[in-house]
Amino acid sequence: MSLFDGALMNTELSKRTSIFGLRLWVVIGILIGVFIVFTLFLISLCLVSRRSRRRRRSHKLAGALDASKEIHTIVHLPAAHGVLRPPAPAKVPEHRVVVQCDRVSSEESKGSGCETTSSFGSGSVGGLGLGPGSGSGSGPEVSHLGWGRWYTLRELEDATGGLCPENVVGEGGYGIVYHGVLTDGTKIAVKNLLNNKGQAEKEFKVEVEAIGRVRHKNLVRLLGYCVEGAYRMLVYEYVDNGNLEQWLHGDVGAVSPLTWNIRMNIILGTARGLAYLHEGLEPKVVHRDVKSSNILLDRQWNSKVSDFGLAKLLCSENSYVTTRVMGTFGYVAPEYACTGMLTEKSDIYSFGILIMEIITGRSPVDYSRPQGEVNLIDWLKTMVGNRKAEEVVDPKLPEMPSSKALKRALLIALRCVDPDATKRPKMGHVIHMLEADDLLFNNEHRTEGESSRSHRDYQLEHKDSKLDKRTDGGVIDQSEDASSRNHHQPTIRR
Ligand SMILES: Nc1ncnc2c1ncn2[C@@H]1O[C@H](COP(=O)(O)OP(=O)(O)OP(=O)(O)O)[C@@H](O)[C@H]1O
Repeated sequence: MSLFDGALMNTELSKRTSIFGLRLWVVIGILIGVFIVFTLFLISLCLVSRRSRRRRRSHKLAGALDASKEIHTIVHLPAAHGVLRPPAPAKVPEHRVVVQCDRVSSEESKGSGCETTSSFGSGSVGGLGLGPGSGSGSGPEVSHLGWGRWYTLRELEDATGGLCPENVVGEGGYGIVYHGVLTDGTKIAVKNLLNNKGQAEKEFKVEVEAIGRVRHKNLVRLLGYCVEGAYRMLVYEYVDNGNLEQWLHGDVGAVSPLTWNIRMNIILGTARGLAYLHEGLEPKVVHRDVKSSNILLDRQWNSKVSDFGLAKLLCSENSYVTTRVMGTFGYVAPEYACTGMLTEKSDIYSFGILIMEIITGRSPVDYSRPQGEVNLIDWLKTMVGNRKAEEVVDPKLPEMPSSKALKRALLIALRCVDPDATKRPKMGHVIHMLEADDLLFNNEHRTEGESSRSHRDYQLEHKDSKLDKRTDGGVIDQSEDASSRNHHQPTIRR
């Protein structure tokens, strides 16, 4: 380019344009700048979409967990005896409570240290006969935990039809539960944990440690687990008649199949399972999430407490301050919710709420009810205080219980939810009181032909309830059986 051309270009570039009177070179500069920014934007857009595509692919490989979000509870049960099937779960909103607590306790380390001192120790799961080395297939073969069975992913996929949606039994806070059948015909429930959340993996370890060694007829038995790649699964015995929440709040028609007798048996079985956790193990186990959906039922209506995902081993005699309060809204004991202070008395509180739920057929918190009835415990205390105890009974109950049996059950429930945790009875004591009630009920049942009595007859007959109001809103039964006062710690039955 000649000197002349250069000077010409300079003059041309310096000319003002019609765009805000900017010089031509400024406009060209701006255009180049915009072009560069636009190109960079396109490149970053490409990178982001490629990464998300890759992530989606890895999610699929990790167990079709995305799809699981859309799967709500589906009850898939083999037809047994061609009779009752557990109803689909009611649409009662339930909220897991996870509250951060300021207090980080030095006892936490004490608690975890205890876990190794369990008297159930490092032996294999009794009766299973499956210790280290029992795994099969190409996966890891030895359970480092020294108990139970390490299942391969292949085995569990074969058992559950490749974790297919048709085999989904339900979905909880930590994962999806599938029904499966092992090659030897054993029915299992496989809980596929949502391991993409750090929380679930942690719960998995806690659960494996805590339940693996525990066996009781009223506790759902953990048969083993699977840790392979991204998978974390727990394998349980399959309990084939749904959960209590479904039977209490699901669509069962006008009359519930849960008679008073069955309900009391469910309460007693649950109490026995919890008593074993609290008083039959060293270190003791606090369940931390006692609620109706965690009470599974078999075809004979025997109850089995499930979901020890929140369980934590405790040192005997020690309370425990956790950094997180976990449980389900409506069931959590006030002291635990407020301070994170965890003892077995928190389970007793939740158990008291559960008894109320079983008697009334109402959820612990139900916003669809009129004001004053939303909170089950408050409503029940008011009703009992107003001598209307008989009106709290589940209207779907096929027959009314005797006045004494009802009052006894209510009394136990109210004692369990005493605001003062130290005043709540131990689970062994609860069993003692319930067993006395059991006798009472059976005797009355024989003599009075109770099942034929209607709600109305009952109400007329028992207007003068002897339940008296206590200052804290609880009640005391003046006709309390002396046997429950002279309480001896019962032997825990296994
Ligand atoms: N061993 C089992 N046998 C049969 N069904 C089971 C078994 N374990 C769990 N279920 C069912 O699977 C569903 C999900 O259970 P899960 O324990 O994961 O959650 P949840 O108790 O409903 O809720 P959360 O996670 O808040 O405790 C429930 O309907 C429960 O009845």
